[in-house]
Amino acid sequence: MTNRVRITDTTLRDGSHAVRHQFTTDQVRAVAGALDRAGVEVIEVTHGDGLAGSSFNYGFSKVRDMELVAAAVDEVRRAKIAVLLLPGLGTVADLREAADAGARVARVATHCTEADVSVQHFGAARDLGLETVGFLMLSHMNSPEGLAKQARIMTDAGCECVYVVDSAGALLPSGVTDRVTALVQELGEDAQVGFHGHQNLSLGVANSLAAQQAGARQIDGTLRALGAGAGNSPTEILVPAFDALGVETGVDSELILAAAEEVLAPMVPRMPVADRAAIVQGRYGVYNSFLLHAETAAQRYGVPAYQILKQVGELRYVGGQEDMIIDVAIGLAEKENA
Ligand SMILES: CC[C@H](O)CC(=O)C(=O)O
Ligand SMILES: [Mn+2]
Repeated sequence: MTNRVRITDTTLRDGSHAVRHQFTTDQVRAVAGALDRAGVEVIEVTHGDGLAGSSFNYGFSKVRDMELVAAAVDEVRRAKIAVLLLPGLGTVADLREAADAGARVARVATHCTEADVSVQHFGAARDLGLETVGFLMLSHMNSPEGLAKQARIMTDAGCECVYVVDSAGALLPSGVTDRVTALVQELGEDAQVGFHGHQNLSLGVANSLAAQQAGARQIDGTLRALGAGAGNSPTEILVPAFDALGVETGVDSELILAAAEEVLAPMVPRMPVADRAAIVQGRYGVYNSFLLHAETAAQRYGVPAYQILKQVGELRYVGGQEDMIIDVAIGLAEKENA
């Protein structure tokens, strides 16, 4: 087992959900600069829902993706800037524009049973000279064996590292171990395995350590856990936790603590918390990006967000089905008023 993991910080992408996609260029410069100085190797920057996520359905960004990407590229000296793409929302043309703006890593995300929709995007990313990462979202909804088959599809399409993505913060350490182990066995030397955790059950860091022990080589985090739902594994905790385990990250503990405390914290009015709605998401396996959609529907239809999310979990809705949250809220409101 190698004693090193690469940390990818996604404060400026997953964290974008928590600020309703309102990051400014100056904020992106400040965060990217601080992460780069701390030694974080990869920094992801885009709308929370990836390239071209800025839309009526997902919420409009304050600043265009490409301007934010270019600002981050300009600010960093060592780090690679990554972009996320959800096929169907972002296109190959968006990837090309991101590469022109200086992005060096393309992360392509699909639901955990739908890897085949990523094939052309991995091919295009490789043709553009980008490093490639695949995201199998809501990984708790597929078995270790099923997930490994999906990882094989991404790898054969040109993906260099496939992530087990705990989009609902629903996995326990044993579930992470089983899934990462299955992917490592399936992919061997063909691709690395990564892990992206969320904090709904307060297990983001513990799950990341379990992933590394099972053979994951890339781990995601965000400063102060800024991210969808209950937030992500905090980068400034991952670094000292891996250090305590004897695993190198190449990130300076003091500088990453300063980035979280002095740079990120003062710019964010509302940090994600594991409140009732977010914990329900973890327990019922609900996509974290649904939280703000459920809160908006809750206000509009006068029903609690956690009840909407619980039903969404029971119905097993997945990313892309945001509009159905409204149907659930209307149904609950009708029941209450009957
Ligand atoms: C919109 C993409 C999604 O939020 C990716 C991710 O971070 C996750 O599934 O947790
Ligand atoms: Mn996430």
